[in-house]
Amino acid sequence: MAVTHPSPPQKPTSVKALAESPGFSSLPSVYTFPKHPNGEVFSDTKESIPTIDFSLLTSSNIDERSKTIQELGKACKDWGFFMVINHGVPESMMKAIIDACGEFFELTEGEKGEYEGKYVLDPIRFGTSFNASVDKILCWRDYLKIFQHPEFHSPRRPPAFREIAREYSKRVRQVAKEILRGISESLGLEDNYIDETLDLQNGLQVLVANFYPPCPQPELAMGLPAHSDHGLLTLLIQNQIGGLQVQHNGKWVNIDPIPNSFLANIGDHIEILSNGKYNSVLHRAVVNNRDVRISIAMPHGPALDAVVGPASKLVEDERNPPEYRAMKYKEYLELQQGSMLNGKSCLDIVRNKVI
Ligand SMILES: O=C(O)CCC(=O)C(=O)O
Ligand SMILES: [Fe+2]
Repeated sequence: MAVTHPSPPQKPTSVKALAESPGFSSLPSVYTFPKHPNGEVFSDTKESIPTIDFSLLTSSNIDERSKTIQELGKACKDWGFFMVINHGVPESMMKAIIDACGEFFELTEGEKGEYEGKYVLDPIRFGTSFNASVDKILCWRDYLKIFQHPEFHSPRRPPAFREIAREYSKRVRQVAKEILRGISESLGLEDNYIDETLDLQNGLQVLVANFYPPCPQPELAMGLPAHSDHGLLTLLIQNQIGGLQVQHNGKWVNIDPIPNSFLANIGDHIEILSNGKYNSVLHRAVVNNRDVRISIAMPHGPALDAVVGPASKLVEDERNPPEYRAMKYKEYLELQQGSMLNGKSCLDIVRNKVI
């Protein structure tokens, strides 16, 4: 009987499959980024990102809470990134979701391929690079993106994924909601301003699992190139393998993983809402040649139908004209996720031109 062999795929379906292919030892040119991260400017001082104690943010002691809100405002202004400690999400739950995502990436290429999404708003999407259909240079990264809210979705495998993700997302959403309440207050707005104006009851929450296998030439590749996040607030955990770099005062800073904490960063929609008082921050993920790195980023955004512009209270007088025009979050998301990742360029679409 004649055996037909399927022709080999043009592009590998995942960097994991590529990295594990027999004899694989040098990086294909399509993964070579022109800018070598070590060739760029790194911060020489041992700067460390701010830490926010979540238990103080939610404290019934008014002084403690208002001091923490001030610290939060300063962290958003100076860094756009901060660590969150004492958040109450059990460490075992954080480990369980990282393990469950790791198990998902261990499924066969065929099983994962079932979730190969075409449209950026598909509720479950497995893929490689950032947007492999338009990326000219591919990122050394596989991903799984799952919408968790307002509607919960989960892949069928691994079997435990659904319950772990449901519980984890719910807990993280509560943490995000409290931080956004604090950010609202720190901007001089009502504490429920963001919640109500952007309809967070129906807010978008996505679980973005990033898988970076060991790379034979890590200095040539990039896990995720410099970008800002589209939403309001992202909360990230990782498997204790470093790789995240954040831009601070024009220089790159390596962020070391700290166990049992969230790494939080504000996204483009806080920049828009705050009329540029707080800026979303460039960050990127570099890769290494030893260990698999897994990170789970959870962006929290407005409701997809919410139209977001600067808060009216922050653009009241002519000294503070609106720097951004209002746009539906869904439209912004389609634009950002459907293009090549290019720094903060998506914000230019809504930025009012200085005349
Ligand atoms: O892997 C990381 O540390 C960064 C991930 C990230 O920036 C993202 O998913 O938006
Ligand atoms: Fe990001």
